[in-house]
Amino acid sequence: MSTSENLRVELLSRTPPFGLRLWVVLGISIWAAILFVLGLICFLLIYWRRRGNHHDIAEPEIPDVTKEIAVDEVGSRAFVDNICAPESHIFPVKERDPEKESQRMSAHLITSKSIDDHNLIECSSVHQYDRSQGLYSGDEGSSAYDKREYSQCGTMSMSPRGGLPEFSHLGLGHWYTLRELEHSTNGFSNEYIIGEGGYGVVYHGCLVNGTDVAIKKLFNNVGQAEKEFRVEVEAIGHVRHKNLVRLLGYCVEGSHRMLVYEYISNGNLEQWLHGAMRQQGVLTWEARIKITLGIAKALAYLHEGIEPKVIHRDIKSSNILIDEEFNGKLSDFGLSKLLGEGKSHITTRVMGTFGYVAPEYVNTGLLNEKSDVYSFGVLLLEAVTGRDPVNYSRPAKEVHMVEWLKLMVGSRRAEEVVDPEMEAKPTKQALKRALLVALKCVDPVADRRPTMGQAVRMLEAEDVLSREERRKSRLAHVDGGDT
Ligand SMILES: Nc1ncnc2c1ncn2[C@@H]1O[C@H](COP(=O)(O)OP(=O)(O)OP(=O)(O)O)[C@@H](O)[C@H]1O
Repeated sequence: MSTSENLRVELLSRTPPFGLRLWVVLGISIWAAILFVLGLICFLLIYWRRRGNHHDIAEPEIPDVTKEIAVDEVGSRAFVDNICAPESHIFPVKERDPEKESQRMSAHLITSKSIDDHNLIECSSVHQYDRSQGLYSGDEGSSAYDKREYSQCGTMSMSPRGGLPEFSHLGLGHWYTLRELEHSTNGFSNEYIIGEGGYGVVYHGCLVNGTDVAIKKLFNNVGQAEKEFRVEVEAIGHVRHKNLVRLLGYCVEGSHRMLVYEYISNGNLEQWLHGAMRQQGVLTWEARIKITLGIAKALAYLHEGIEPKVIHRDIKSSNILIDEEFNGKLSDFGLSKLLGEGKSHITTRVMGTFGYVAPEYVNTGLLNEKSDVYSFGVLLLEAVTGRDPVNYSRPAKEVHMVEWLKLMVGSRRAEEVVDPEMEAKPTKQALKRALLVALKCVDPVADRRPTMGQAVRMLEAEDVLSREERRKSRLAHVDGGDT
């Protein structure tokens, strides 16, 4: 018999245990192997995609945002010790509109505390402030807000953490119903609106158990697949730090996507430095350092304390909320990832905000934690100077705060940069330390910037220093001597 005939006979022979012919068994085996390989490839692809989406990623990214980049300008030369270099700066186009922001603030009571004792604001009185009308409770025609309901919630929020719902620990995440949140905001009535940002409208809600919450009602068109949304939100919910605004839970119903946060009752840094909260007093140096140091710690935690690390991407003063003890609390962390890049109006958000964004991000599209460090440096300078990062109403040399500051420090006029509103000026040493940290953070070369952990240590040294100085000056005062 020829070989081919042998093969034919073999293929036609029956095999145990089912008595199938060999060629049938071979066919089935080949198909099964093909299907298995395809299945494995699909599984790996899905797995990698999910892992990639899970958090804000640590590796440098190249977002598709180049079309949104506009204005460019050449930075000027200046130096402080060894931290200055000429550099070109290009900024994206997302600009803050303070007028619009203040219009959005709506009837909302805030009880200020007498905080002089803590040396945190330079003047204060106990009163209730109605943001929509710029009135205090002592003023005529206070607020249209339902005070009875608010005061119930307000009381809860004052108690240290007492009002937070026990079930809100994420891990499982607390899923609020639409009904529950509607009820807490009187049907999302305008009177409960605190403000509006790039992600959506923020409401002040009061849950049935009396807990104050801030509800971020995301714009519908950024609605994600339900499951994906839950996974992302729960990942954000796991991240906990004293200086991060706590995410209590979420609501996903139909096209609705909402995030429920702890309510932070003392405004945000932007309002204290440039907006409505200025009427309550001027933040002291100590308060400014306390707030910014807290934010530095939160960022060090996001960058160095968790895995995978989280890059905030939008550090700015309106994202720094302030509690009754003047702790700074960073909000919106993890949101840029949650809401996804590549969706048209989100792309501006991915880029951060005008004046805070690191030059290399705009130049190269690369983003890593050093971009957050840059924005933090801008924030610190904003706190020291009380100036907006970019203000076109100032003389040309002063429009961009960072460049102006480098010029001032380079020409030994550092003391003139301090917020003129602050009556009690910082000591020379405290000022020098804060400026040094800030200028290191805004170094045009990303690699030369400190990590956030290093920035914290440098600022903490400043904190210890100023406490020691205060102690010395108290002793000198008591002794009447010059220690
Ligand atoms: N947890 C919260 N407690 C109290 N107020 C909050 C809370 N979260 C946000 N707000 C306030 O709601 C308003 C809108 O905040 P949101 O973060 O949406 O916008 P933004 O910071 O102004 O802009 P962007 O979305 O570009 O960051 C701000 O006045 C902010 O201080």
